[in-house]
Amino acid sequence: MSLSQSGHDWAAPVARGPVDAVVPLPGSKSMTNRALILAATAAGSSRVGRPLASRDTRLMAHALRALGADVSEDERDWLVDPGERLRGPAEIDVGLAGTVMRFLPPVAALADGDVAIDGDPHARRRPMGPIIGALRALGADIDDGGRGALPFTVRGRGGLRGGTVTLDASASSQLISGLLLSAPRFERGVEVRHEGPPVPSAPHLAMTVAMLREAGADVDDSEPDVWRVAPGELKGRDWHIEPDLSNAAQFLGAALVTGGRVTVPDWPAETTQPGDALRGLLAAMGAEVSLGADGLTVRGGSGGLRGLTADLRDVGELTPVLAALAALAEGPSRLTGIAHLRGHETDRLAALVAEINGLGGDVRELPDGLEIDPRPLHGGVFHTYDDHRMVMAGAVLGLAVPDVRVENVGTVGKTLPDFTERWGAMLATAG
Ligand SMILES: O=C(O)C1=C[C@@H](OP(=O)(O)O)[C@@H](O)[C@H](O)C1
Ligand SMILES: C=C(OP(=O)(O)O)C(=O)O
Repeated sequence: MSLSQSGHDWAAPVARGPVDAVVPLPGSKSMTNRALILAATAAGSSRVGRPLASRDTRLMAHALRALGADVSEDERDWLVDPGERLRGPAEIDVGLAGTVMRFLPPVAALADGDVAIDGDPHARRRPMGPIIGALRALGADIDDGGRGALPFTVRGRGGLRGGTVTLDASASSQLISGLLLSAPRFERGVEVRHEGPPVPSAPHLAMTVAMLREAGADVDDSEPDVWRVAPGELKGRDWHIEPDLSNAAQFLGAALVTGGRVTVPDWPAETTQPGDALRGLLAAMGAEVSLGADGLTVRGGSGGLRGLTADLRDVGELTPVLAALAALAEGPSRLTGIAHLRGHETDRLAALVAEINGLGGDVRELPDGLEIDPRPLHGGVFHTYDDHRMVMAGAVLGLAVPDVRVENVGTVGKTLPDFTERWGAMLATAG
């Protein structure tokens, strides 16, 4: 089955007035793919409740099936039976999914047989060297042709020794999460030590630790930049997947751009998702934000749309949409702490500079971020570089700028397959 993406250009609709919408969102990509890994390596079967069904999560389900797990879908939930043992040989397609390319290789090392792993063309350029090196240090046999990148073959031997390993995870928190998620199955568990510039995406590491603990793992994260996971059996369990709060960014942002109101129901009161930071970030951009029984409601403030100065290291995946909002704001913005975005689906700093400036904007690349001065924008093609969040950024610009054409809109299916329908439904409330 091919889960590759292709798509057509999409005329991003201009908002005819203030939106006034309730926008329910599907499950979190990050939680779904963690739950799938933990379920496939557990001792019993699990139910993943209200998962995200998108390219990234289906790629994970396919990969785990290829290693011998049974992943089936009922109407609302996914059911995972780990099967007798993890087995190769297998060929795994990671697409462009960071969570699959970093979380799956440690599972492959537990399988008995060769597991060949590859992905989309750009996946071969995403940082993988530190996790390949770490897995080798923990006892894995990996043939990567000396590239330190995809494609490579994990020559699984049915188990992994584990132990202590030091790596530089400043390029991606997923390099650590991947090692931790499978570590209960390593003979000696793992002690992962980070050395280097700060690890980005701290909430995603907290999510990894929290979900491991929920599955019954013994995890010690009390020392900065050190994570210890003891060997032990994981429980099969029912996972409840929260709505994807990062995917709320563009919908909530539309309330700000149009001076309207958007509510995302089922917003968790407490969460490890980085998208929760939208509450503070959108408030800093002028929104009125309230969290209540109905969900999270964002209203475009009477003060308009303000520029944003923020360190986004912890919440880097919010950058494309925040940059689009910043390009429409009344004052300048400075977004920092996000050098690692150069290793995301595309070099997001370069892509945002090229595409917003292509519409007449003034965005400048910093060593670790972006400076954005609002300018009057005009229509044109907004290229998306196989990056779902570039589609979302283009849609936000299109709310206020006529004739923005978002190229290859289908690439948004990485995390939100029915994005254009949801966007249209929200805009239908704008009169
Ligand atoms: O672990 C995860 O689920 C993720 C971690 C982050 O990766 P980086 O640390 O590479 O930014 C984030 O950007 C990505 O969308 C999802
Ligand atoms: C960086 C992202 O994805 P990935 O999981 O592929 O790293 C993202 O969703 O913004």
